[in-house]
Amino acid sequence: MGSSDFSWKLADHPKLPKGKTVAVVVLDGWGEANPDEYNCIHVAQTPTMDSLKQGAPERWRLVRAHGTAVGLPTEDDMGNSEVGHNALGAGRIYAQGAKLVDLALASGKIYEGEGFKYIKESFDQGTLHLIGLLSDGGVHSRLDQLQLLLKGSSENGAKRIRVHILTDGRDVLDGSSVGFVETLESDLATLREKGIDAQIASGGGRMYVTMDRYENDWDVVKRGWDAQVLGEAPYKFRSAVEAVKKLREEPKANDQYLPPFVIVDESGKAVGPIVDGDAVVTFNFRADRMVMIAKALEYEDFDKFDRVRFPKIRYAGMLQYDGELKLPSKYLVSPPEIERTSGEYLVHNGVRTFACSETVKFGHVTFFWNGNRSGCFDATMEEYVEIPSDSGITFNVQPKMKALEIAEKARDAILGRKFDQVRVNLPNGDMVGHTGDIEATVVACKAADEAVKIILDAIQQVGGIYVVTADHGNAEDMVKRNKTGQPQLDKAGNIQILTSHTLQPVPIAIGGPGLAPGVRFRNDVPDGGLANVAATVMNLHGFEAPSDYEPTLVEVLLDD
Ligand SMILES: O=C(O)[C@H](O)COP(=O)(O)O
Ligand SMILES: [Mn+2]
Ligand SMILES: [Mn+2]
Repeated sequence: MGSSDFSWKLADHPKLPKGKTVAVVVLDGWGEANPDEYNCIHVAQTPTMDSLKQGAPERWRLVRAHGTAVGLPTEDDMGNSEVGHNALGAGRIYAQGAKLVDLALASGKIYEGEGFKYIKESFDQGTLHLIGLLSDGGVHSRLDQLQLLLKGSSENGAKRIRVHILTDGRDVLDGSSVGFVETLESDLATLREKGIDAQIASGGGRMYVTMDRYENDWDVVKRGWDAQVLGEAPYKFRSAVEAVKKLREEPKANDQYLPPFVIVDESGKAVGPIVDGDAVVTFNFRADRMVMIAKALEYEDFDKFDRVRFPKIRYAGMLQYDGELKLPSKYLVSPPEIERTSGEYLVHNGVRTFACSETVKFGHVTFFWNGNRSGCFDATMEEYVEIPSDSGITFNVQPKMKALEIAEKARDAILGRKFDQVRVNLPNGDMVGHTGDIEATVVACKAADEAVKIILDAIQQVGGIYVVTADHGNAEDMVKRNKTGQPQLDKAGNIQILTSHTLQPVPIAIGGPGLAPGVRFRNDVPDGGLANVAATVMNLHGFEAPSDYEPTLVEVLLDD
């Protein structure tokens, strides 16, 4: 599209009216799967979601939420919140971070870019530190990318490398951390044989160390800082394999929440604190859980915790994590250029928007929805409300989370009639699903369903429209399965609890008294995915979607 003929103005939809309040509800981690005892959505009482399904097929269907439908490299990639909400909000499918990093590594272009050239200037005198999530989950990072980056960095002049690992157990099976650390250790040993001084320097579980998001709990980032930068942690080990094995022996220990540790030499000295003159790369491609550490590493002015030392380093992210803040300023791979999102269009066309979730998912319906951009487009037209999440707990302890509070805020926004779109994310199925606690996840699903009812009741009262969907699966399948779909037992004959997301499709339902009578789902978009939702929502606001958006899921059968 030439810039001269570009306009934010959307064409009127030929058949659908404007001015209806549209509630857009995203159930986080709510997929569709066969009903069995490990499907917590099936086990839970979910009368509201069940009733929506009974409107099928005119007003309920499934959409794809994983793999290439959301810009991930392969169909084996499960969906996730970042790519899911990006697709929902942007209405188009972008090659996402995982894919862009793959391409940059495969072509070698990563080493020719500004970001790598910048950190490379430290290689002669300083150490290269790589900080990130160690797993093959493919949601925030991937082990094979780290392996390539290690190899490529050493071939491009890095002589001393320290890796600061964050164990996963959330996008991959709990307990898998040991194997990933062993693999990394063997890669580092190969580098050492080639004369590179390469070691793991520190570690900790991703949910307890470093990878907080949306400023829910800065202590998480501080624990990481202390270990990675200051070389201080409550646990000291001579090797990371030993560290992870030992720390996992604690009762209730799991990969997600391992305490911070540092690796020390024979004299007890940390092997890899970050000091002046070093280079640092955060190797996660996904944004949300890297923004806080990026601020700590980059901002001169910083008051979130006492950094004690603020070393003069050359820092680059794998990607730029926040396009609005331009954070970090240096990065190895350019992020997807997600522009002209539906939120921005709708604001330009007079649609007043209210968005709400609790802290742990707040950025999903704002930052991710708007193409990894923080802040409103137009504060006079939009209100974003964040309900503080509980912090310092795992969500199986409080599985209802803030679903009720989110629903009440949405209800008030709908009934107040000041907004045309009221958009929420209900986190329960996902956040509790990630704990692997089946009983608690059932409670979580029920709570999310009750929240949907409150919002739908409000829509009923104002004669509005609802769109209820999800960003990817999680709570609908809590067990690792074999190819035939049966639970896959481990060597001891036990089921293996699945804490991660899934490859399942997710439901989308439309309805409400404001929905024009002839509106129904088309049946000529059988492979529809999350990216088709934006055009659908624009239609329900009375607009045609831009021509380059993925097609709408709805058609209007009757003329009025
Ligand atoms: O960051 C997380 O919590 C998980 O890795 C992915 O969950 P999300 O994509 O639903 O946020
Ligand atoms: Mn999600
Ligand atoms: Mn999740």
